[in-house]
Amino acid sequence: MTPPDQPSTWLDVPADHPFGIHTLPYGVFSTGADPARRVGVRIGDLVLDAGAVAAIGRDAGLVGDGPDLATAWLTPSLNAFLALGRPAWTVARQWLTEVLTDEVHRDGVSPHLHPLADVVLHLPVEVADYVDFYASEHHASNVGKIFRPDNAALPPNWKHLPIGYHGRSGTVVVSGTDVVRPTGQRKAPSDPAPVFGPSTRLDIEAELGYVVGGSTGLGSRVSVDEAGDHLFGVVILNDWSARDIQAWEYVPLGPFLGKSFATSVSAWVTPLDALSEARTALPGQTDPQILPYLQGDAFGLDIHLEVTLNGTVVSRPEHAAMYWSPAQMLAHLTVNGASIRNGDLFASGTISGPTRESRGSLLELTWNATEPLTLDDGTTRGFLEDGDTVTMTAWAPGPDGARIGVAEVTGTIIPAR
Ligand SMILES: O=C(O)/C=C/C(=O)CC(=O)CC(=O)O
Ligand SMILES: [Ca+2]
Ligand SMILES: [Mg+2]
Repeated sequence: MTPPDQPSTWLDVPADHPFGIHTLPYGVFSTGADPARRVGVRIGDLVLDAGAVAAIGRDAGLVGDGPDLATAWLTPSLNAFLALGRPAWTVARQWLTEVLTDEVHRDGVSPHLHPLADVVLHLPVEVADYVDFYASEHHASNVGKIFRPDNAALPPNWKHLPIGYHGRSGTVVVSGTDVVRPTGQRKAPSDPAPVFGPSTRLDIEAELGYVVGGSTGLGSRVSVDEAGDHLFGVVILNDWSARDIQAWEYVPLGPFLGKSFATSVSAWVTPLDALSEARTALPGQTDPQILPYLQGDAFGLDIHLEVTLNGTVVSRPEHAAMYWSPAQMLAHLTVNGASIRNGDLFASGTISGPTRESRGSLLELTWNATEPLTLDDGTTRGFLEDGDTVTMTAWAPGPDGARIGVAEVTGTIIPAR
């Protein structure tokens, strides 16, 4: 057998494939022959029916004291697996690595591999609670300058706590889902009264979403150092935003209908265990000093995103530049004793860097449509038009120069109803 730190799969997967043996993301799929939704693991351009393989050992009585992965995986979402918690996630990843690297498993596993092109991918998680943070200093400063030009770019609390708002979990959709242009109220400062109609300032926000498991009870907290026990993995998240609806409705309670109509996520969740090489220091939280409950092993993640609009690359945001880390966000989310549920999802907030090329929203890239973008087909954009397709991809450094993929999230705008 290959040494566990240098596994190589018996499958024919190129070494530079972003979904090679070091990634092993989890999703939910079905096939024409078997429409039951169940958990799959991506390897290269194949999908492993993980529960079907785990059931072979379970039904032969070979599971012993280990977690019953087959039962958790033969369900229509990742939630049952998320409920098993960190020790089971570790066992599962070791088991998957074993069955995909040791030749002895080839005959048993091969019948349960499906070409990616032949499966239907579904929302991987039944999203419990959804929170969106605001953790990029560059994004928060840019939006502050655009929306609140008479105030300081950052609000006074920004460097003391990771600001967030509760979003709408029921409208989180899987990559590939069309997005209907939202309708609502808007009122520009010069308008005498609000008007009603389809949004004319439809935007994107390039974010990472963090998927949570290992539920806790009311009154308990998750510290920064304990956060890794609950952070299962990451997706790319597009927080579609109607800037005109948002600008009129958000004072004083924050984003509401301008962001609740659709939030798109990757079909595959890349486990945190695949991102150990991507752990990095935070860019700096010394001025001001942060309170003790936000201190600890608050690792950043070096993940590189790319945003395309109708095939033209419009931005390359860098997650390593985020001021607040996911562990700090989870600590803050629970510091008041709020419980967490299996399937909770929280997002980084828009990932923007210091340069124009690394801004994660059109609002910033076009400075509220005053500096339109020119696409490769010669057309220009301030905000999104009907028929536009936005695709976000991401990767992180892995062992031995491998790339760890975070699966794409894509969506196309269709006209308002
Ligand atoms: O600054 C504001 O008023 C609004 C900010 C946002 O729209 C961003 C939001 O959803 C949080 C984020 O993505 O960073
Ligand atoms: Ca957002
Ligand atoms: Mg949203």
